[in-house]
Amino acid sequence: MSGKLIDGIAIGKEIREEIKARVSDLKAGGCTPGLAVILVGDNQASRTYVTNKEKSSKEVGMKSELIELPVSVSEEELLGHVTRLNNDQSIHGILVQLPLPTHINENHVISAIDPSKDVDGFHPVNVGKMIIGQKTFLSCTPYGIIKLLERTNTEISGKHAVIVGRSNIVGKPMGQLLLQRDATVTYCHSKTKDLAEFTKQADILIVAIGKTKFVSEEHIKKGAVVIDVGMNRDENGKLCGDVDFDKAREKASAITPVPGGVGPMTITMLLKNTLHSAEEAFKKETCTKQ
Ligand SMILES: Nc1nc2c(c(=O)[nH]1)N[C@@H](CN(C=O)c1ccc(C(=O)N[C@@H](CCC(=O)O)C(=O)O)cc1)CN2
Ligand SMILES: [Mg+2]
Repeated sequence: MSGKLIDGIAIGKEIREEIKARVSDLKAGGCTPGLAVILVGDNQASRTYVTNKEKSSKEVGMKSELIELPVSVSEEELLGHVTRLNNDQSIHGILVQLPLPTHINENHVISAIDPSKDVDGFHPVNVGKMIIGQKTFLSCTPYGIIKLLERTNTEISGKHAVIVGRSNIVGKPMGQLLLQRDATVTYCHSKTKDLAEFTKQADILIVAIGKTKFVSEEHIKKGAVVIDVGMNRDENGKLCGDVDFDKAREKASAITPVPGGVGPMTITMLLKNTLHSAEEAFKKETCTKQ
């Protein structure tokens, strides 16, 4: 058996077309959704993601503002930019690309973003709302994974979902979103003993641990849906996930590739959150004429 490929590029494209149509409607009403992205320092991977975010937001018709700050920027100066963007009515989404240099406290910066513009869904207020099931911005990677599952008609209710990884931006929110959809959720992490004992029970296995080929066929139940969030470089510098794709595919009923699985959905859901924020501003008549 060879599991079906879950194509994040194709599914992301479908959703982006829907977003583009809704942006066009908003613009016809005089409101242009605006996304501001703050990039600190010269981390090459971060720069690539930020460039893709800018390009993708423009492709769906949004306004995009990139604020590039040197690695030496002080926390105070960075917070000043956040405050300015909080007060700018032409900006509906603000994101600060992570990771930040170590002299800056990420929690201070995330908490300074107006929760109504926090299109990453990282602000503690939005995380809290997400956990109690209130409408809010959902963290883009887990939200994208939910969309991948929905659009491939993967049943979630009553299924056992096992998450490998407990980061604040992927693992933790992922489990909550699956729980809300009535999955039975198990969290595993780097200190879990006998990992395979847990992962072999998974109907849906989500791996976000940041280690190349950490999960292979012995961890997977036949017929499981496998979602690989990892983005690592192998010994030849080739991008690869946390799952040994070829071996895992033999056991899985469906699996995401790396690249081309979860990654493209992260940016798609950022656009969806920004659109939603602009639609809310339009309803409140606070979206300025462009
Ligand atoms: N403020 C944020 N910072 C970070 C986030 C985030 O959601 N918000 N997530 C990651 C990085 N990230 C977006 O920022 C991101 C990572 C990967 C991709 C992606 O499309 N990956 C492609 C492969 C790209 C390549 O070839 O290098 C794929 O998987 O197909 C998009 C976004 C950490 N920081
Ligand atoms: Mg991917």
